[in-house]
Amino acid sequence: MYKNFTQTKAFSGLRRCAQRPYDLTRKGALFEDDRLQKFVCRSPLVNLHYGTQRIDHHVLQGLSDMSRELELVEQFKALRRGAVANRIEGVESENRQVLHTACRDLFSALPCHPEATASAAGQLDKLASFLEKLDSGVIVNHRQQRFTSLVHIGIGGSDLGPRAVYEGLKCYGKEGRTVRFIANVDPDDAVAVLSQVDLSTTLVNIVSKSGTTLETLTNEEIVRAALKKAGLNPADHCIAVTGEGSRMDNSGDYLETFHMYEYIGGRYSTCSMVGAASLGFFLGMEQLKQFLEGAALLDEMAEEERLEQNIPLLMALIGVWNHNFLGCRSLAVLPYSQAMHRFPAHLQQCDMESNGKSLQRNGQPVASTTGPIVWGEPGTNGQHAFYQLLHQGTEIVPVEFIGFRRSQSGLDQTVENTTSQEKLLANLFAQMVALAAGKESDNPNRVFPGNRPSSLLLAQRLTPKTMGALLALYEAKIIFQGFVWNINSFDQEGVQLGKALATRFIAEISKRESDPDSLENYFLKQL
Ligand SMILES: O=P(O)(O)OC[C@H]1O[C@](O)(CO)[C@@H](O)[C@@H]1O
Repeated sequence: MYKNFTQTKAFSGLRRCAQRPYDLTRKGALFEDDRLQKFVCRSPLVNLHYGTQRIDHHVLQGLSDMSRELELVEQFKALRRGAVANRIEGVESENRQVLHTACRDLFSALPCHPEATASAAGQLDKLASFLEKLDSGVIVNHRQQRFTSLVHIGIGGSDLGPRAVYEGLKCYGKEGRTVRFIANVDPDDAVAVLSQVDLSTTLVNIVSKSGTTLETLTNEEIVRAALKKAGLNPADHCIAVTGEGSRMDNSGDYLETFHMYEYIGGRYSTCSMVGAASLGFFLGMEQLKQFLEGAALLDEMAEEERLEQNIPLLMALIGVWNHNFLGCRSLAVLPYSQAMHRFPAHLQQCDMESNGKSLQRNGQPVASTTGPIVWGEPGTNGQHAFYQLLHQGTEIVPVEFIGFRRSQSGLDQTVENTTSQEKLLANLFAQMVALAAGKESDNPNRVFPGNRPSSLLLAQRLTPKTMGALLALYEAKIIFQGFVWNINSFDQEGVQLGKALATRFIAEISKRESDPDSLENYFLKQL
């Protein structure tokens, strides 16, 4: 079936290039041949600037040849059209289609997978009519008051993407509406959120694809108990998003139930009802659709054959170049936007749960290292924290910067002739140049070695549409990298062992007195 990248003809040429990668520290290297202007991939919503990567035209050609040999774009097209991409040959595996893209394929006359898109559209219609009933006061609390807040309960893919998008778009919410999130089984998480809301005007959205996740079910019970204690009927406040037929799919327990489908993986589910229900409550249907449209535009771009016109493919292959050819094991995603502060956390799951794999799709061990360690924090905060290591540490960490020309609110102040947004962008560009070019010094402690690669995703402003585009862009990037390594990016067997052991431990300790010291002794005996 499919090869991995080490089996391509392009591989050896790229290996040769990697012995002498483009030297960004050479005098004039950053400006040579207008590379900062030329190494840009433009799209209506976001541009990718990659002139500060250690690549030249030979490397780009090699990556493009590799992409063609591996049929990366064809594989992506097949996935959108219903290929059973979630499988591993010769071993028991999930054997599922991967159709999260169908949830936003709503804007073309010919969706790639009409049936899955029709199901997604059906759920969106159901959501629209539910939201309309909230807006018009058909659904109200027992005192005829409108619901103004929502508590979203879920974990992993049922939390991280929706939360990152909510935080990113917080300034676009409908007046008076808020969303809060409970994920952790740490009781303090629920306590903190419950202390901030008036339960009588709060909807609770319980989100679990499987309907069996320990943290979510526990938090649901805690919130139901709090509702009852406040004299409220949980069935009048709780809604659910779950897989059709799951253990949570009991309409009697909820005011409304929305479905997501087996062919949508948790970490790719933000555009399904998993994200749409809470985001729709907050943003309203119109802005929710703009978010979906942004994502759809990037899905379309990911089908572009020409590497230099396909941002997710370019980012995927530059990532492989840094990781597998230049030996960089980690990747920092650094948004210069406070609103994007949870986006790196979402990407940690999306990337590491997808590509932290050791088996190829043919059942053989992988031929190279696979997914990098992904982490990040917003700039400029990070500059005053971990950038020391980025500039002078022994580990070379490629960076994906994300920036916006304008602030979200448009409210800004000029202090000493520059606005805060200008200061923010100046810092971003300064970091790119400093990482790439470095600096010589007579004082060895002040030497910046440079040649630390970075790219920049630059957009006009963080809007619902741009947010959708960035989300889909990274999803496609991660999927392309999985194809390059020939791994299954859509299962997560690696989380099962810990879950099974925790379930066993919980069953054991449920028989004992709940005294923290006896718990500790119990665990120590298990080790
Ligand atoms: O939506 P669910 O079924 O509650 O699962 C939550 C998360 O748990 C995981 O299965 C990992 O434990 C993720 O893949 C998933 O996003």
